[in-house]
Amino acid sequence: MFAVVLAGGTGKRMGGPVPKQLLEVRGKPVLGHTLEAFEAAPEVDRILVVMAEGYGDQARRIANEAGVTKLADVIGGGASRSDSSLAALSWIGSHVAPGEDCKVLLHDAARMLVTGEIIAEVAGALDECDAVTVAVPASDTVIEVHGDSGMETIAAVPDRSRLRRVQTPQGFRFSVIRAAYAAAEAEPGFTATDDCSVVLRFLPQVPVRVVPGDERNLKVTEPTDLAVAEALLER
Ligand SMILES: Nc1ccn([C@@H]2O[C@H](COP(=O)(O)OP(=O)(O)OP(=O)(O)O)[C@@H](O)[C@H]2O)c(=O)n1
Ligand SMILES: C[C@](O)(CO)[C@H](O)COP(=O)(O)O
Repeated sequence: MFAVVLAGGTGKRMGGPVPKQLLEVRGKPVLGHTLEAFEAAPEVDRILVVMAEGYGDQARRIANEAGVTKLADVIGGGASRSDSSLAALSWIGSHVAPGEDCKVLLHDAARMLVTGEIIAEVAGALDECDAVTVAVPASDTVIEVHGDSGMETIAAVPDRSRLRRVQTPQGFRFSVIRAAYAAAEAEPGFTATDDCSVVLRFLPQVPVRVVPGDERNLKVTEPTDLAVAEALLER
């Protein structure tokens, strides 16, 4: 099983001079925390890091300092998260034997508090299905809006009991996620904010399993999230 750690973003919402995956939380970079989780997971054989352009050497150094022994490679990311996923899938495709399949986990480097239990849950589900996501129940009421920013009005209030907030890792049989992305490439303009959406859209016959996530598995996105991650680590 490959674990792909997506660290190709530049952290616009976080701000600051370096990508957020390089910021330190309790003395260790966000990326280092994330890599440690996958290094410790017995289900994961190899780890592929997709890093923001120009920071590859730093990613290797962080992996080294985190004691990562499973590092397969550090490759450059793309313009969007999906482009970075695609780069990882191309790399894996050129490193597995023709006709061979494997399992792939795609994970946000920014979810630095991912637990061994979550990784095991996703890996276990992949024994029974070809695509799986982690999600937690929505605790707020979620609305869909229409209209322009500042003049928005509510278009719909979906039934909250059926709403979930998606986390990563998302797990796939490699042949399935590769086929989904190949189809997506043929449709210019298609965008997705996660990888399961690509399967849902282009391989609708493939059920995407949902397994429980954890509120602690937050995505470090805004400066406040760093403080929350720090507080959670202190516990
Ligand atoms: N081109 C991109 C964009 C994002 N990511 C990764 O996908 C994860 C989730 O993305 P996000 O939280 O949006 O990170 P950024 O793109 O860095 O943040 P922002 O959207 O605020 O610029 C992050 O670990 C990020 O590094 C990536 O690999 N390649
Ligand atoms: C994949 C994801 O973490 C699921 O919640 C999320 O969609 C990533 O979004 P981002 O805008 O790339 O942070």
